[in-house]
Amino acid sequence: MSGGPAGDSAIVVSDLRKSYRGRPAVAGIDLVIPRGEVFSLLGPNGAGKTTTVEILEGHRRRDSGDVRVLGVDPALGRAAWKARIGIVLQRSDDLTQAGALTVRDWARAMAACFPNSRDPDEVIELVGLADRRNARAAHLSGGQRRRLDVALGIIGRPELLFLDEPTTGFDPEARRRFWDLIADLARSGTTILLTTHYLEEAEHLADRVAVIVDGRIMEVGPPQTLGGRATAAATVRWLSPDGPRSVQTCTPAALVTDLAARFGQDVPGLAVERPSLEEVYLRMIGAPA
Ligand SMILES: Nc1ncnc2c1ncn2[C@@H]1O[C@H](COP(=O)(O)OP(=O)(O)OP(=O)(O)O)[C@@H](O)[C@H]1O
Repeated sequence: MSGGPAGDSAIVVSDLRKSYRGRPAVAGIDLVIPRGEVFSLLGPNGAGKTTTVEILEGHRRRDSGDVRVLGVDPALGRAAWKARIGIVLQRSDDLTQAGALTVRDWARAMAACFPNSRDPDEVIELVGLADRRNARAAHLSGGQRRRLDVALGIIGRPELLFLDEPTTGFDPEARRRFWDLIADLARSGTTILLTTHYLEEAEHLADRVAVIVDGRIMEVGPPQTLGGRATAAATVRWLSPDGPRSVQTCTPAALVTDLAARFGQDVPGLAVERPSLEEVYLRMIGAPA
């Protein structure tokens, strides 16, 4: 999923700053996201994620810093640039809630706005709304409405897709389905900037994540290695004849080899655990353990 030469970036941000009434919300962010990458912004409420994303989408003015999205300054982006971008906003208490338009009406109307759009019925099917295609958008459940938001965001075949907390309100099956859809889009070359509070979602989907706290990036890296996860001390657990045992070690492979020799067969109840993404994330944002 990741890749692209340095000169082929979807997003380049340098020293981005934005304050509200003198209070910094974004306090100097640098970011380079290559084309084709799935990149996730993580951070507590009020960290500055939405402000950053809305500046990148061209929906909010920045105070200072350089920003290029698909090679264009979003503050100056015209219709042709906007047509290359898909947006699923965090809140959608919006247009689709008014009037009598159905799911299919919305999909068709949105498809007509783009030069190379997807087939509306195919997209409705993709997001799992086929059996609700004739329902009024205003009558959908919260999770179904979110799926419609996603459908409208991808219908124009965007090169770059912004997803701000896309799976809020999804049931587990719908979330898995959505993850498959995102993985497919990424495989076909779509760059995706995902904001989420679900760490499992970021771990499943993102090539890299950035943790933002107080408008600053604390760390950027693959979710598997963030916060030194991959090399942190591991906890090895197993069932000994005397009961459950657990040992913390920096060399778990040696301990497992030793255990295997001792048991002379499969080690019962064997598990090797490194810190989870949630654990390193909570440490990074300074949350109490
Ligand atoms: N329009 C606005 N006017 C004044 N302050 C704002 C405005 N929008 C955001 N803020 C403030 O800027 C800070 C960053 O907000 P932002 O919405 O970017 O955070 P976030 O990381 O997206 O949070 P969440 O996870 O809750 O969506 C917060 O302190 C917020 O109160």
